[in-house]
Amino acid sequence: MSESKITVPTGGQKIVPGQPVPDNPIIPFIEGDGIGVDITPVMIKVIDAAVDKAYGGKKKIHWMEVFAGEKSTQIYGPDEWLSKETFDALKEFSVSIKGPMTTPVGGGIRSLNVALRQELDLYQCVRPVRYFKGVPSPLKDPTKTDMVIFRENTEDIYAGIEWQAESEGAKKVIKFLTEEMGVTKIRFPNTSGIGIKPVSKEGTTRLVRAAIKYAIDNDRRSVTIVHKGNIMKYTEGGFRDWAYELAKTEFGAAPIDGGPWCSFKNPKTGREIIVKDAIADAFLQQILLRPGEYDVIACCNLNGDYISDALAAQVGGIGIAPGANISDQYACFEATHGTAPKYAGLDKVNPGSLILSAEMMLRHLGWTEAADLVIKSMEAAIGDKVVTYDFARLMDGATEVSCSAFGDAMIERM
Ligand SMILES: NC(=O)C1=CN([C@@H]2O[C@H](COP(=O)(O)OP(=O)(O)OC[C@H]3O[C@@H](n4cnc5c(N)ncnc54)[C@H](OP(=O)(O)O)[C@@H]3O)[C@@H](O)[C@H]2O)C=CC1
Ligand SMILES: O=C(O)CCC(=O)C(=O)O
Ligand SMILES: [Mg+2]
Repeated sequence: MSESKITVPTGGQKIVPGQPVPDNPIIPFIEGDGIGVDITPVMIKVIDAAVDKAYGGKKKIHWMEVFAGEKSTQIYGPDEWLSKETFDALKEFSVSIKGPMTTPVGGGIRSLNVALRQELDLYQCVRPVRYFKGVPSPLKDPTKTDMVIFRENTEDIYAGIEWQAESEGAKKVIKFLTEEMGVTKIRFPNTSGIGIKPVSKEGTTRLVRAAIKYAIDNDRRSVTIVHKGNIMKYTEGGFRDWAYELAKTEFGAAPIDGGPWCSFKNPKTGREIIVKDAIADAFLQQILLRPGEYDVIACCNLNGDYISDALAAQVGGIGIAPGANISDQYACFEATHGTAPKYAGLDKVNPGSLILSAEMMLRHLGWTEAADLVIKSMEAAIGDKVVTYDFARLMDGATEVSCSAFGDAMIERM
C-alpha cells in the first residue's frame, strides 16, 4: 500500500453522523485549483477567528488538508486527480469543504466536482442567493432576490453518459436508436455526438422532499419546480410531475383552482406554502423582472447550474455565492464559482463565496453564534465599502483591497 499523504490532526475528533458534533471536529478541506490557493487560506483564517470569538477557545476546528485536482497530481502522481485516500477521508470525516477544481472543455478528465457529488451521493446542491446591503447589483431593488436553489446533483446530463462524434460508441448508439428504436430525427447521424440524460423518480423525489422540508423549516412562502418539461417530456417533464405528486402525497398539498399549482399549510407555522412550477426559459426572465415571487427553487442539475450563476449576478456575482453539497450522511461545502485561472495566485479575488460556504457549514454543525459573526463581519466590511476588485469596479467610493485584506477586514469587524 502506498504511503499516506494525509496528516490527521492530533487533538481533533471525527464528526460521526447522527451523533453530537464534538467541540474539536476534524474538517477535511481541499484547497482547490486556480484561485483555491488564494481563497482557501483566507476562508480558514476568517472561520477560525469567528469560532474563537464566538466560543472563546471552547470550540475549535481542526483542519485536515486532503488532496484533489492539480495538487493531487503533484502529491500522488500524474494521473491521480482524486485519490482513494482523499475520497475515503471525505467519507470517514463526513463534513468537508472544498475549493474549486478545473475541468477541461471538450476532452480530458471528467469533472472531479461532479465525480465527488456522484460518488458520495451528495444529491442536494443547496445554493442560497440573497442580498447583502451595499453590494453592487444591476437590479433596481436587489433586496427582493432571496431564493434558495435546490439543484439535483447526481443525475441529468451531468451523469457523463456521452459519446464523441464519429466514435465507435456514438455509431453503436445511433445504430441502435435508428434501427431498433425507430428514431428518425437525428439530423446528422454520421457526425453527431450523443449524450444521455437520466432523470429518475427516486432522484427527483428525494431532492424535492429536501426542498419542501427546507421551506417548512425556514417558513418560506413557496417552492417553484423549474424545468423544461414542455420539450424534454419524460426527463424534465417527469421531474415536474413527480415533484407535484410528492407535494400532494407526502405533504398533503391540495390543487389551487384545479391545479397544477397546489398548496399546503406549513405544519410548524400554519402559513400557506405554495408549490408551483415554471418553465426554465421564462423563469430566467422572471427572476430578473419579478424576483420577489420566487423563494425556494427545485430543479434538475443543468438548469440549477445556469440558474445559480444567473441569480448570483443579481446580488453581486459569483464572488459571493455560497453552496453546499449534501446527502443523508455527508456534506461537502463549496463555492458556486470555478477556478478563475487568470486570477490564480494574485491575492485578488473575492473570498466571500467560500467564506459564506463555510458559514453554511458552521450552521450545519449547529455553531450558529460563529456563523452569525461571519455574516455580521461581512456585512460590516461591505457596508464600509472595503471590498475586492469585483465589487470595487461597480461601487462608487469603494476601497479596493486584496483577497487576504478582505478577510482581515472581516476579522477586524467581528
Ligand atoms: N465547483 C467547481 O469547482 C467549479 C469549477 N469550475 C471550473 O472552473 C474553471 C473556470 O471556469 P469559468 O467558466 O472561467 O468560471 P469561474 O467561475 O472560474 O470564473 C468566471 C468569472 O467569474 C468571476 N469570478 C469567479 N470567481 C470569483 C471570485 N472568487 N471573485 C470575484 N470574481 C470571481 C470572474 O469574473 P471577471 O473576469 O469578470 O473578473 C471570473 O473570470 C473551469 O475549469 C470550470 O470547469 C466552474 C464552476 C464550478
Ligand atoms: O465541475 C465543474 O467544472 C463545473 C461545475 C459547476 O459549474 C457547478 O457546480 O456549478
Ligand atoms: Mg456552475
